Parts: sequence; structure tokens; C-alpha cells
Amino acid sequence: MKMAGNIFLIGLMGAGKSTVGRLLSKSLDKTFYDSDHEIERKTGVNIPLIFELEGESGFRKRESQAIAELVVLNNIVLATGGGAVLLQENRDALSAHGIVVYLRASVDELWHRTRGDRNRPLLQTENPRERLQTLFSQRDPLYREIADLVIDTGGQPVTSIVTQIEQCLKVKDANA
Ligand SMILES: Nc1ncnc2c1ncn2[C@@H]1O[C@H](COP(=O)(O)OP(=O)(O)O)[C@@H](O)[C@H]1O
Ligand SMILES: O=C(O)C1=C[C@@H](OP(=O)(O)O)[C@@H](O)[C@H](O)C1
Ligand SMILES: [Mg+2]
Repeated sequence: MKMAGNIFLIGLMGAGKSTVGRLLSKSLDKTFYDSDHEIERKTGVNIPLIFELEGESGFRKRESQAIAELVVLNNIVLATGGGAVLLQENRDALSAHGIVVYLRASVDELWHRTRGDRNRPLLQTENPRERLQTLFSQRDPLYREIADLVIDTGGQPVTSIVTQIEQCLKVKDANA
């Protein structure tokens, strides 16, 4: 049984989870959380520094802890980090406690949206487009595994993505 009122956004870096999530929470009168922001708030340092000091595995532990604490809240919109689905325990937690919305975009779009960004350690490589392609292949099946809703964000402004999610949720509700 899904927890009443929670919406969890998943998808790759640049999919728009943080941007869409904030607007969706306002529109639905829910509280907005971003697991990355929660980790930064708790530690007092930014994500690149956590990766530098503790590696990706250290970051994943903090991410799991944050997700476990956030999913049990009520009436929230949660923007997760792109790698939140990597651990089974996170997938189980997201799946069990809310409606999971997978925001999808092509690798080219993701690349354009994140170009020049310095806050995403996994994209600080010589070829971020290739990295995104690899991550897409690895993670798309994991996103799909737990998605209640898949939204293609390609070529769509953030406002129309929010409207589309709201409409899909209404249809789901009506059919429940
Ligand atoms: N639908 C969209 N169309 C164009 N740009 C977008 C869209 N959604 C997000 N963006 C832009 O892409 C960048 C990454 O968005 P963000 O919300 O941080 O993604 P995520 O949290 O999924 O990594 C931001 O600059 C944001 O303004
Ligand atoms: O895809 C990933 O593994 C990551 C995505 C980032 O969040 P966004 O998806 O919001 O960019 C952030 O959690 C961290 O840099 C790792
Ligand atoms: Mg984000």
C-alpha cells in the first residue's frame, strides 16, 4: 500500500527532478525535499566535497540514510539524486512509500542540460556525454523497475511537465 500523498521523482542527472519537483510541490501544496540538499544541509558541505573525501560509496551511504528518513514523511514531493535507485534498499523504500515518477530524457538532452555543471562529480570527465550514455544504459532498467509513471520530458517546458504529472495522477486516482 502506497503512503498517502507522497510523490518521488527519479531519473538521470539533468532529467529535471529538482526543478520539476519544486514546482510540483507548490502546485499540489506538498512539502518539497531534495535528497541532495538534505545531505548537504546535514553535513554542511557540498556534494563534490563529499565525493572527494568519502568517495562515491561514502556518498551512497549518506544518500540511503537520507532517503530512509524522507520516505516516511507524509504529503511530500521528493527529488532524489540520479543514483538513488542503485541500491535495492532504496528502490524498496521508494516503492513502498509513495508514487514513483520517472522523468526521462534523451542522452543528448541530459547532456545539454548539464553541460558545464561543476556540481555533479560523476560528470567531471573528459567525455560527459559518453558517461551519461553509460549511466543511462545501467540505470534505465532500474528506474523502470519501480516507476509508477514514466514522463518523457524531452522538448517540454517544466510547467507542462508539472501539468502532465498532475493529470496522470488524477487519472490514476480515478482508476484506483
Ligand atoms: N524540461 C526541461 N527543459 C529544459 N531544461 C530543463 C528541463 N528540466 C530541467 N531543466 C534544466 O536542466 C538543468 C538540470 O535540472 P535539475 O532539476 O537540476 O535536474 P536533476 O535534479 O534531475 O539533475 C537545470 O539547469 C534545469 O533548469
Ligand atoms: O546520478 C548520480 O549518481 C548523482 C546525481 C546527482 O543528483 P541529480 O540527479 O539531481 O543531478 C547527485 O546525487 C550526485 O552528484 C550523484
Ligand atoms: Mg537534482
